[in-house]
Amino acid sequence: MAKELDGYNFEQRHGKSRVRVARVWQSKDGRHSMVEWNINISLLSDCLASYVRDDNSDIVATDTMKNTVYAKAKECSKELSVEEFAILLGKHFTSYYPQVTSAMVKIVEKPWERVHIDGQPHNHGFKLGSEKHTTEAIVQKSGVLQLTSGIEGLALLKTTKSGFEGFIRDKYTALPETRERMLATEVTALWRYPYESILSIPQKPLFNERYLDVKKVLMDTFFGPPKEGVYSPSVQSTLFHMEKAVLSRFPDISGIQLQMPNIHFLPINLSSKENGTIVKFEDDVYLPTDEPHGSIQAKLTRFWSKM
Ligand SMILES: O=c1[nH]c(=O)c2[nH]c(=O)[nH]c2[nH]1
Repeated sequence: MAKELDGYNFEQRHGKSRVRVARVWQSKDGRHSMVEWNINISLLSDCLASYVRDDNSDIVATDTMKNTVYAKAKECSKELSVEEFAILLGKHFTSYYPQVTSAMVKIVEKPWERVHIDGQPHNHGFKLGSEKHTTEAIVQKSGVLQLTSGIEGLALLKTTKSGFEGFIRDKYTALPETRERMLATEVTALWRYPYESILSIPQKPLFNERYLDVKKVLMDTFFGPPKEGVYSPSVQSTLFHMEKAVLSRFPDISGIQLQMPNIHFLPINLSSKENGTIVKFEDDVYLPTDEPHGSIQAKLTRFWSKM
């Protein structure tokens, strides 16, 4: 939304970042559920005067945005997903303020999971898991919607059934070809839902279920069956199969993007002049590293998708 200003193009937006909120719901039978969210709000709004004429009369204060998060969390009497809350906030900002034309709301959910004690789900006890459920809703005043969800920090590793062969060899190449290596990554996934308007969101959206389904399909494809696994000829190939599995399984996902760093575990071979071989690598002792790492990413979308 660039505006011409003094012979230049000018674009602006403002919002509040890292608004943290936790919400607890208590049911009559004494069972509590809870979420913890980290929220980023960014508004496209007509407040040019604040930039050029020192006139703040059209500004929604970012402090007000923060308070709105707490007020809306309070109003949510039933447990809801990050997607639903992001859409709810986006709808609010674009419908409540004439100046606001578009709202971008990103949420990262902290992975609190109910604990089990003696095999029983605890009524009010939670522990922190690892990977995070994310979302981004972009809501326009007209009701036009762009909705993506994602996973952050899904760390996966397999100790075999991975190799890398046949790549370009030149005078700088030192990497040996192999059909036996460790494969480790930390998946960041982002997928797009096909709903193009807030009116087309299903009555009972199952975003949390879909998040778990997508995670399962990604992991099943990465690892293969429990006994024999599945051979990965490259991170690239595995990534592509993971994306394709998600799109073929879920018609309500229009595109998916994966980022999969190749986190290297280096073979350890040690020898010295006086002792000869100290440690000979036999697919057993590795040096775990986190940098440098390979970085592989790709996006797979249906032909009609706008992702
Ligand atoms: O799966 C891989 N893909 C690469 O592109 C690559 N490059 C590299 O050095 N090792 C690997 N492994």
